[in-house]
Amino acid sequence: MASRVPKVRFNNNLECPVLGLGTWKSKPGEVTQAVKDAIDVGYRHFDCAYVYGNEKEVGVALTDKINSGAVRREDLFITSKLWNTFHRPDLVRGVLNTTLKNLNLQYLDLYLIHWPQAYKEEAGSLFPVDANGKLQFSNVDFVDTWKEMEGLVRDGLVRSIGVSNFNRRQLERVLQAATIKPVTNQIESHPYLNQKRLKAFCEERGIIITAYSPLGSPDRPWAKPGEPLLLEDPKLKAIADRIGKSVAQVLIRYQIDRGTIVIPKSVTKSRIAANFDVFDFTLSKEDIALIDTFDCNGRICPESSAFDHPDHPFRNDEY
Ligand SMILES: NC(=O)C1=CN([C@@H]2O[C@H](COP(=O)(O)OP(=O)(O)OC[C@H]3O[C@@H](n4cnc5c(N)ncnc54)[C@H](OP(=O)(O)O)[C@@H]3O)[C@@H](O)[C@H]2O)C=CC1
Ligand SMILES: O=C1CO[C@H](CO)[C@@H](O)[C@@H]1O
Repeated sequence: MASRVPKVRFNNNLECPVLGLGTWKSKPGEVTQAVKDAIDVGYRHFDCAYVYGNEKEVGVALTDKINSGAVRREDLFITSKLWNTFHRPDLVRGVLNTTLKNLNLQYLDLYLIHWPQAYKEEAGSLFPVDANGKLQFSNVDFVDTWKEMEGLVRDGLVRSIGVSNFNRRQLERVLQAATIKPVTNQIESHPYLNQKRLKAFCEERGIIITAYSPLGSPDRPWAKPGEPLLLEDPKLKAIADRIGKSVAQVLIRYQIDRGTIVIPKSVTKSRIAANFDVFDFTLSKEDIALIDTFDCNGRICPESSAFDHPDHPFRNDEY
């Protein structure tokens, strides 16, 4: 079954659909149907992670759709991410194999280092804490992790590799050491945090941005009552009304029209379809420039429990 989703070309010449389905917080009991619904309306790109705890249930949907002939494996683009407790080079391959087994795949299209900072390994927890509840860190250097990621490409286990939540300085270190360049840096991006400088830095080096939490992640577990809701922003609503689209569609199109990949999450059939229905319009240059002015350094995914880790990406550097 053909899909009308456009693709971008990575620096390794492989292609990636510009719009994918996010799966963080998608409950195991909901995500199988969500992925099937998404494939039915044309999604081919799925953003997963070991830490999301639902890769098996995503895999059930992928297997079902491949076996029924609705889609071929080679038409899908599947991303997963190496969690922070597995940065030590000798642990990378094992956890990738678990992800592949969970997703029931022979290879991933893209594997990302989820965060630059490493957490204590082999503590039996993805967020290992001491007796006082303090997150336990590891000092594995992400450059050593990157070297191991390169081996996964050479061995055909993953087609492309990239990073997530890396700042400019951290990317520079990876680029200096890399024999395989990251294809993408997956970072939080939406009108309240448009990441203009990091985006320009990455693009100058052939690294495409993937925008996470593009709708403002209203279901993030740490959301507090009274915090501004991007999806209800009156200025965005005015633009959406003027062009006859929803705010969510404007937020998704904002990313695509700036040349980024975008991965909105939903488990609701009608929203999964509506979020994909964005290929019959574009935003004008003027509207993009106007939305750019809404930036207010409004980060919503700070991973704050690791803030005192020396490799935490948002503690010292401007971008
Ligand atoms: N690399 C990283 O560190 C991170 C990666 N990510 C990735 O990015 C994805 C997207 O980000 P995420 O933080 O989940 O948040 P999003 O910005 O995608 O927002 C998801 C929320 O918006 C709701 N929603 C979806 N579509 C609509 C719509 N059309 N109208 C109204 N509400 C809507 C969803 O509800 P419902 O599901 O109930 O329909 C859900 O509550 C993640 O799922 C994950 O894959 C996210 C954070 C960090
Ligand atoms: O992808 C993500 C979603 O949630 C995780 C748990 O806090 C984050 O660390 C991560 O950025």
